[in-house]
Amino acid sequence: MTPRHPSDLRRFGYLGPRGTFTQMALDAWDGARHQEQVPFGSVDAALEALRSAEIDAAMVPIENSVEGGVSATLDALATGDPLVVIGEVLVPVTFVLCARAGMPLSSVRSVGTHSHAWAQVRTWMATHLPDAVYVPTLSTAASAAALGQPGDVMFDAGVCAPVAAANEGLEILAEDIGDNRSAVTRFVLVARPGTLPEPTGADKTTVVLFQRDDHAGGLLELLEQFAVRGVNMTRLESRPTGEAMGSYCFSIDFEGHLQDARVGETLMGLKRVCADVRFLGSYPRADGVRADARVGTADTDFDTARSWLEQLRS
Ligand SMILES: O=C(O)C(=O)Cc1ccccc1
Repeated sequence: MTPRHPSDLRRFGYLGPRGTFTQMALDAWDGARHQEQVPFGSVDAALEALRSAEIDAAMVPIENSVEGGVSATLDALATGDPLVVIGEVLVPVTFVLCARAGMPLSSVRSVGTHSHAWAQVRTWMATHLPDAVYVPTLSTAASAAALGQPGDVMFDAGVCAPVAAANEGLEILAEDIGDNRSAVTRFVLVARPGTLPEPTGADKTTVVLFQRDDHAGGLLELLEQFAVRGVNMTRLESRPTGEAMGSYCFSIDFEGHLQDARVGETLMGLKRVCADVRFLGSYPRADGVRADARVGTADTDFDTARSWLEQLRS
């Protein structure tokens, strides 16, 4: 049975292993407390398990305040069987450099971590380990887990959350090595369609837009749909569709809920001018910021205009 309400969710998947920033996001999600938590090796694996109903929801990283969008998540949500975002969590990220006991900083020749973490410690690395080779891992905690197991590892040190290093009993070679102390990562809780959180007045909606054809002003035509209805966008990214060189879709977050009149009107406008509009959910904003409806764009303004038109037609 497909869960209908966010509180019906029982099995929560996440980008693991334990100790990832994604697990911290799941721990911060009230509805996941005391429920089953299942780690997956990659975002794709977690979302596939969700599609095949092995789990009820999956927490995955989507965006970082320093490094931008997480392509693996954006692409997995833009294609394949539909999924919807039902919530978001913001997690401040702090990185440590850790290694097995007895490895001094001066002997570190290679460092394993998630690509988003590597991008956020670049300046520290350039200063303290300028010759270190980067080895990508599927998550930050995966680098700590590899170092925590006996046997050969592809790298001398890992970059992860302090808790991941502690879980594996690793030594900390350097603390707080992020280039930007106020870096925040945004995670989304994803479910199968059929689960739609109630509007709260402080909501966001996510869509992916596929253009009908490539023409001058094509992107402007999409953006106008938001502008004329007073809908504020909070993220806009172009992603290659993979079909041909230069073929892009647009992944967009904007303020408001599917049930808000101005959001409904915007979606109808987009449906008219796009080849395809993929609705990826409406959900409460993690920061609780309420959207200010510009003059003429409140639900009542749309209702009044519709009744006026109906009256003219009758
Ligand atoms: O690898 C992790 O711990 C994750 O949860 C993904 C990630 C990586 C780097 C910054 C934020 C999230």
